[in-house]
Amino acid sequence: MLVEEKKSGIIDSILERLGINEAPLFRTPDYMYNISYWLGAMVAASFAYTIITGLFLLLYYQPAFAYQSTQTIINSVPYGSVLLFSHLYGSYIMILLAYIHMFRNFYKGAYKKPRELQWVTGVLLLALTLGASFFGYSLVSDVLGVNAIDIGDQLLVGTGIPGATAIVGWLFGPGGSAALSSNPLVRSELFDRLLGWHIIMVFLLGVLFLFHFMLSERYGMTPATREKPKVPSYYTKEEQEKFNPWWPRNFVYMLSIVLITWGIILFVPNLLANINGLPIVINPYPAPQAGSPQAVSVQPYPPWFFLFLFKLVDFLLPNGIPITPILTIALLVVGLVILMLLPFLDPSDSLYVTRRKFWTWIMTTLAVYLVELSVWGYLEPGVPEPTSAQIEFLGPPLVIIGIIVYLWPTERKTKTVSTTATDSRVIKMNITPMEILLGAVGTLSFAATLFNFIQFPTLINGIILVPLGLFAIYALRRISFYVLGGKPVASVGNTSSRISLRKKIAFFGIIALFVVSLVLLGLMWTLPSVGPQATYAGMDLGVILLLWGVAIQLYHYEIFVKE
Ligand code: HEM
Ligand code: HEM
Repeated sequence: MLVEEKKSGIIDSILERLGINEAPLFRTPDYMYNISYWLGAMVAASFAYTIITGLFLLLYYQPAFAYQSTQTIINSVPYGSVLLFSHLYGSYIMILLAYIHMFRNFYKGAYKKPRELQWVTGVLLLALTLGASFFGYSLVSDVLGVNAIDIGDQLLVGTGIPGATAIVGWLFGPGGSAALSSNPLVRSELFDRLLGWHIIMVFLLGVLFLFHFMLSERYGMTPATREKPKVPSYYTKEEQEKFNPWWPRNFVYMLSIVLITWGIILFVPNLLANINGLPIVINPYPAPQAGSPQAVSVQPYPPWFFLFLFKLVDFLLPNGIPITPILTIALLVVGLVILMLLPFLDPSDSLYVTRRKFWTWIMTTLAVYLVELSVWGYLEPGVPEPTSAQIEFLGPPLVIIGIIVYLWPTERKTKTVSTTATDSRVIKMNITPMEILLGAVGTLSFAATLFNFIQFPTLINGIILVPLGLFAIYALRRISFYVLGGKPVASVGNTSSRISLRKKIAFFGIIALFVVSLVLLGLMWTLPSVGPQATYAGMDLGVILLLWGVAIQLYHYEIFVKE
C-alpha cells in the first residue's frame, strides 16, 4: 500500500526518525506549565551545567599543584574564571534548588503513594549533592577547603566508631596536612583521592537521578490537590490521553527553564567576582592557599551549605560539656533517616497540607532551623552555646510555627474544578503553601537578623538586613492580600480581550529580547577572554541566556496558552 508522503522539513524528518513524537515521555495538563512543577528540572539543569563545566576544569586541574593550577585557571585559561566560578555556583544553586524542590514536594504531598521511592531517592540525591560539593570544595587547596577536610576528619575519628580511622584514610588518603607538604607526590596522593571521590559522587548522582527521573515518567507529576485530593494521586491512562504530548510543548517549556537556570548560574558568580569585600562564604574566588602566611588571618568557615552543622557542633550538652562527635553524627543520621522514611511515617491519605498538621509543623520548623542555624553559624562561628541559648533561639520558631499550623483552618471540601487540556479557563491561585513558607522564613530571618544588628551594629550585619527586609516585605505582601483582603484561594481569571492584548505584547517582547541579546552577543566578543576580567563576558553570557529563556517563555505563552 502506498503511504501518502507528507511534505516535511529536515528537522521534522529527523524528529520522526528519532521517534520523539511517540517517545513515552509524560503528557502534561495545561496547569502544570508553572515553575512549581519544574523545580526538579531546574535541579537537573544545574546538575548538567556542573558536569559540563567540571569536565572542562578537569582538562586544566593538576592534583599535585592544586592551588597553582586553580590560579592558572582563573588567570591564564581563556574563560577559565567563568568556568570555575560558574561551576562553584552551579553546585550552590543546585543545592538551594534541591532544598526548595524537596520542601515544595512536601507541601504538595508529592511524597505520598505511589511516589514514596521518589522521595527516598530524592533525599539520597540531596545527600550526594552535598557530598559531591564538599569534595569539590576541598579540591582547591585553599585554607577553607583544607580546613573542611580537617573538620570532617576530626568529626569522624572523634566518634570512636571501630574502623573510623580506616574510613578517614579511605576518604582523605594522607589527610589534610598533606596539602602543606613540599613533596608534589604527597600532595597529589591527597588531591587525586579527593578528585576521585568528587567524580564517584557525581557518577552516583547521575545513576540515582536516572532512577528518580524514570519514576517521574512512570507516575507523572502529582496532580493539583483540587484535582486529586486523596492518595494515590495520579492521572489514569484515559485522563492522560487528553493532555498535551511531551513534544513540542514540554520541550519548549523545558528549554526555557534550562536557559533561565544556566543564565542565573553564569550571571550571579561573575557579578559577585567583581564586588570587593564579599563575605568569604559566598566569594567565588578561592581563599589564600593552605599553609601560606596569609592563611593565618582567615577565620575557619565551612562551605555555607554545612554552616548549620558548624553551629550544631558548638552546642553544649545540659551538663555543660560540648556535644560529642558521635552524638552529632547520630543526630544527622537519625534526622536523615526520618526524612527519608517520611512517606511511611505520615499515615494521612489527604494531600491537603492543612490536613497533615504534625508533619507540616515538623518540616516547616526544619526549614526555619536550617536557615536559622546557618545564619547563626555564620555570625557566631565557634562560640559555645549553652542550653539556654539553644532554647532561646530554637524554641520560639518551634512554638510559633506549631501554633500557626494547628490554628490554621483545615481545608473544607471544595468543588473540583476541571483544568484539563480541553479547559480554556486560567485558574489563578491567590496563595500557595510555598508563599506561606516563604513568608514565615522571610519574617523570621529578618527578625533574627534585626535583633542581631541591634546587638552588634556592624556594617555587614546592616547590609544583610536590606535584602532580608525586602524579601520579608515581598513575602508578607503576597500573604496579606489573602489574609486581610479575604480573597478566595483560587479564582478563574482573565477575559479573552485582555489575554489577546498580552499576547500582542508578548510577541513584540520576543523581538525586543532578541534584539537586545544580539547587541549583548556582539559586545561579548569585545570583552577580554583571559584573566579575572573574563567575568564580564560571563555576566554578559548569563544575561543573554536569561533573555533567551524569557523569550522562549513568552513564545510558549504566545503559542500554547489558550485564551
Ligand atoms: C563530571 C563532573 C564533574 C567534574 C569532572 C568535576 C571536576 C572538578 C574539578 C577538576 C574541580 C577543581 C577545580 C579547581 O579547583 O581548579 C572541581 C571543583 C568543584 N566542583 Fe566539580 N566536577 C564535576 C561535577 C560537579 C558537581 C555535580 C558538583 C556539585 C554538585 C561539583 C561541585 C564542585 C565544587 C563546589 C567545586 C569547588 C569549586 C571552587 O571552589 O571554585 N562538581 N570540580
Ligand atoms: C539532585 C537532586 C534532584 C534532582 C536532579 C531531581 C530531579 C527531579 C525531576 C526532574 C523531577 C520531575 C518533576 C520536576 O521536574 O519537578 C523530580 C520529581 C520529584 N522529586 Fe526530585 N530531584 C532531586 C532531589 C529531590 C529531593 C531532595 C527530593 C525530596 C526529598 C525529591 C523528591 C521528588 C519527588 C517526590 C518528585 C515527584 C514530584 C511530583 O510528583 O510532583 N527530589 N525530581
